[in-house]
Amino acid sequence: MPKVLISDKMDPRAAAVFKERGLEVHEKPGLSKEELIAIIGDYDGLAIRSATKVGRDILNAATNLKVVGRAGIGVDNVDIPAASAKGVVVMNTPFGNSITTAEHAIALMFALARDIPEADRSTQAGKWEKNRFMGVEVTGKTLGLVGAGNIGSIVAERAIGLRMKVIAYDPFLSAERARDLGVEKVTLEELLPRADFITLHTPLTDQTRNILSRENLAKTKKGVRIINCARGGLIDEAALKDALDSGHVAGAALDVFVEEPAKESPLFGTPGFISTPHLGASTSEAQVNVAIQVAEQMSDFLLTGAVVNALNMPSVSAEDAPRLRPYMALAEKLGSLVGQLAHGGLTKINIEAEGAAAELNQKPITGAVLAGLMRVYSDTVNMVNAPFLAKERGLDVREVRHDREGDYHTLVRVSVATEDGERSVAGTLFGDQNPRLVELFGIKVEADLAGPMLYVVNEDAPGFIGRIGTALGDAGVNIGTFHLGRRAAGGEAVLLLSVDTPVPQTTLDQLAKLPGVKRVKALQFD
Ligand SMILES: NC(=O)c1ccc[n+]([C@@H]2O[C@H](COP(=O)([O-])OP(=O)(O)OC[C@H]3O[C@@H](n4cnc5c(N)ncnc54)[C@H](O)[C@@H]3O)[C@@H](O)[C@H]2O)c1
Ligand SMILES: O=C(O)[C@H](O)COP(=O)(O)O
Repeated sequence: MPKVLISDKMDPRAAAVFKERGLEVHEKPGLSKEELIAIIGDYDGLAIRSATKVGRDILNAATNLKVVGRAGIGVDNVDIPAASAKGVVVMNTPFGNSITTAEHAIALMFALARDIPEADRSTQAGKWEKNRFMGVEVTGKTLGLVGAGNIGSIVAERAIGLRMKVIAYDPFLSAERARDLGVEKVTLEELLPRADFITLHTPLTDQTRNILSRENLAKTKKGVRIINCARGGLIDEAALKDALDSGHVAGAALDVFVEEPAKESPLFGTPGFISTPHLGASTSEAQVNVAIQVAEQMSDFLLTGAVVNALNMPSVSAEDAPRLRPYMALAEKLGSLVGQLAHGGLTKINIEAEGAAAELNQKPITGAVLAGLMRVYSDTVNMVNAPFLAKERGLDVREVRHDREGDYHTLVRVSVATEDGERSVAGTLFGDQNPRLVELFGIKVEADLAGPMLYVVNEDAPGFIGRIGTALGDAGVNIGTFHLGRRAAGGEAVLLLSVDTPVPQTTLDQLAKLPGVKRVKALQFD
């Protein structure tokens, strides 16, 4: 039974879903890094929010880990390249808390417009300073949206409902989407001087880090009010402090900080500054949404192989997972065969799907071929890290679909460019379930690729099969199945034998010396 650790404070419905699905679940929020390293090796899944930092050190200790599930959106607390290299799927819940976070941005905009936190403090201190607080209306004002993805779009809709004019800077926002949203698409240079309020809704990347830099803050309209419910690091905090002190920026509301938890900051206590402790996603509705969703996604993956909302792997729907499973087994065997038979120096690989196979999502099939191929070099390779490793090694991977059926109703063909020219193997599924090799380097054979096997290429000649049988018999190796194919009578022939025990090296050397033998190779399949 797969085991899951919940290492951050999460709605109890996450644990309930894991249990209902038959998984063993342990809830241990607030572990130190050392404590997490000590126990992570026991778990197949790790469910987190933003507090747990899943870095290389945690991943190195996570010897059984298959999936990290983020109950929320931002995954900057997970080292995704390191997870991919270890073959760990990273998934998030990209929509579960979007409305809640958009509402928090709107709440902070109103809090800034009417100075509500300071007015509250003053009133509760018994001061009744009615003349001190003079706010501004949002109606008719321009809201500058930086980032118009899921949350930015919801903020835009709400702001338009408040009769604001919304301008948006997002390099990936199409003109059509901008029109549908009712926003004006602008450049950052245009947005900065025009906006009365600026709200940030981008991830933190090399391009967005310090997007409100000292220089850009200076370009904003005097009296601008700024909201950040996205990620710390989008604003230069020291420059913001100076801009608030000088009065150029009238107000700023931060939910997120460069350093979190933000226990101290030069911004604290600055007039016009308000803050919340990363509460963007903190409503009961959003937390129930993301908890249930992450637990369902992780359970589906661990129990059925279905992949949804993964950041480092193609999606496989729960409906497709059972259909794809036998194809992945076939693809892995074909990849392994090619990997074991290649003389090294692979530069190109073509993965073709024909007939029924062409109707399926090809990415998982490609991942499985590459995993089989690369496992020959490293036994830590799986479907998740294989495409990354292939890219790292400069392997040119191509996928081709043929809707037409050939001799088989479904076929997967793997072709590689080797030092000896292009070589291809192909396989089908018997009864839609059982993987079978049907073609080996242009020669028709029919074989089950399983356990220890022996591969021999020779000149087709009488008496050869007898000599092979005798050599194996002398070595005490029992033959299970025997598959033979040839290009033409007297031409090149291929022998593929399944054997009960691996063939000893001395016997392989002896076979290689038999007249007419061109190549002998021991193979091993799972
Ligand atoms: N405060 C919180 O508790 C909280 C809660 C949820 C999400 N978030 C954060 O909010 C942010 C937005 O989340 P989302 O779900 O809308 O993400 P999203 O991926 O749907 O949208 C992000 C948008 O940013 C745009 N973008 C990327 N690079 C840009 C650039 N250089 N300039 C301008 N725009 C750029 C993208 O095109 C995209 O449209 C994320 O950082 C997420 O982690 C914070
Ligand atoms: O990216 C997110 O989903 C938010 O930052 C929420 O983070 P949290 O789960 O720690 O509240």
